[in-house]
Amino acid sequence: MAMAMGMQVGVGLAPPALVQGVAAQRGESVSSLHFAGSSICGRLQAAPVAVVSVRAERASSVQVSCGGAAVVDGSAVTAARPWKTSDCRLVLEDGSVWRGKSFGATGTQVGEVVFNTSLTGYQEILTDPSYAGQFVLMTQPHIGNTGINLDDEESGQCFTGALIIRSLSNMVSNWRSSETLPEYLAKRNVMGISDIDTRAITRRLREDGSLIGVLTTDKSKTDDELIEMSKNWKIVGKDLITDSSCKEPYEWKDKTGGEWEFSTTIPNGDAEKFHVVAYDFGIKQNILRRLTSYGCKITVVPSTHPSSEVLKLNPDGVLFSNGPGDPSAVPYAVKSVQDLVGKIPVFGICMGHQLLGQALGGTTFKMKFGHHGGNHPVRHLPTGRVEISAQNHNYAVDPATLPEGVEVTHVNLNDGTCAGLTFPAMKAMSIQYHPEASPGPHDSDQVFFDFVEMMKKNRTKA
Ligand SMILES: NC(=O)CC[C@H](N)C(=O)O
Repeated sequence: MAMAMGMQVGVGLAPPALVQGVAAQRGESVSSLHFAGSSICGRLQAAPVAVVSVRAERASSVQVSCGGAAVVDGSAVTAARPWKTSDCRLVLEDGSVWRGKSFGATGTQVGEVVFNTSLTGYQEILTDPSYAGQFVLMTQPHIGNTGINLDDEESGQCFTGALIIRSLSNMVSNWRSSETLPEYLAKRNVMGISDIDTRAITRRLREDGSLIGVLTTDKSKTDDELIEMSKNWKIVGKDLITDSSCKEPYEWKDKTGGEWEFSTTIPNGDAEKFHVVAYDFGIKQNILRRLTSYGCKITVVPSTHPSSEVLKLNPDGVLFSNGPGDPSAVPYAVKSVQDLVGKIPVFGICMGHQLLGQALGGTTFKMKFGHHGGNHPVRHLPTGRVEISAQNHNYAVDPATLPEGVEVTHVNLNDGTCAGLTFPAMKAMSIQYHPEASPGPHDSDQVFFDFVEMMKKNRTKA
């Protein structure tokens, strides 16, 4: 349904009312009418002034938008102007220039452009610290329709460098929404560009690999200057985790909220508690919520926290979190993993998995365009079970470089890359993707249970 096109009338569930919307745009057409949970889609003839009158059984509110000039209960409200022409450029290091419309913040930003195939969850993506230094292009063409709510943030800020989309929704419709995507991005100083050919850019990224891009609303800069700027910026070799990590240790206590809990293997309230120290390399909060739901008491520590201090806490296990950028650029983090592995059960997620791979003597490499989305099939080799997983990474561990005793547990079925490891002798396990989802499917939640089982087994032995 083309919600952003033409004139739309939406009627919510409510007592009887006569709903009247007036739209005055020559050439606009009514594309859909919704009321009492059903919708009538049709095309009314364009007229200089269109008057829509709906007698709804249970309606009290109406939103009428005419190509972006919104009228609510007859009074005009501000909305994006569809007639705004392009005022923003995305310039890629391959020399291509893409013109579109800006939303959110204005200015000039540089970052690595990656495409994400998730259908929903733009807010979790924007606040995932693993995206620091990157521009996220959403392949789902229609973005912004569920607005923004404060519960779905994965960290305290937006880390994504910029958001690249095909079509920005003119209307927000979600019971939890408290503001629109453009308002939110403007406040968080994140640039967005819409109305560009995201399919063409995605094909280019798939063929040529991830590209550095510059996004600007600054008219004074020439295309050539921007191309030069993109060519001179590098993401490889940069430590991006130091700025994404917390600065001081803290305790985490929140579980997944009761109404959202989906697992059937969650222990009851009397279950044994396990103390986990979580290294924050840019941690997503849903990892902490899932571990807490599984009965863990968590101390989160900064990326530079000395491993000797972690050992003094005598935890049951250590988590190495996800995080942005190149794992080879943070040797100090690899060293912390090395110090701890073999001494206590450890679990690495995404960046944590790559750091574990390096700590065990393996190497990591940069993939052509990485994995970013909520639809990546992964096979769990010991059982043959296939999980649809949420992924977000540009680097991978080369399993051929790992020492004897390390087993590959999970494989990405799209390209055969290593998606999970275990080293039973060292009480170590890791996953290249995001078992906490947010956004994405919950198929891989089992690994949190497996980590708890590993800690339980180790406690019994001790
Ligand atoms: N999600 C993550 O932890 C990302 C890991 C790493 N920064 C990569 O891009 O591969």
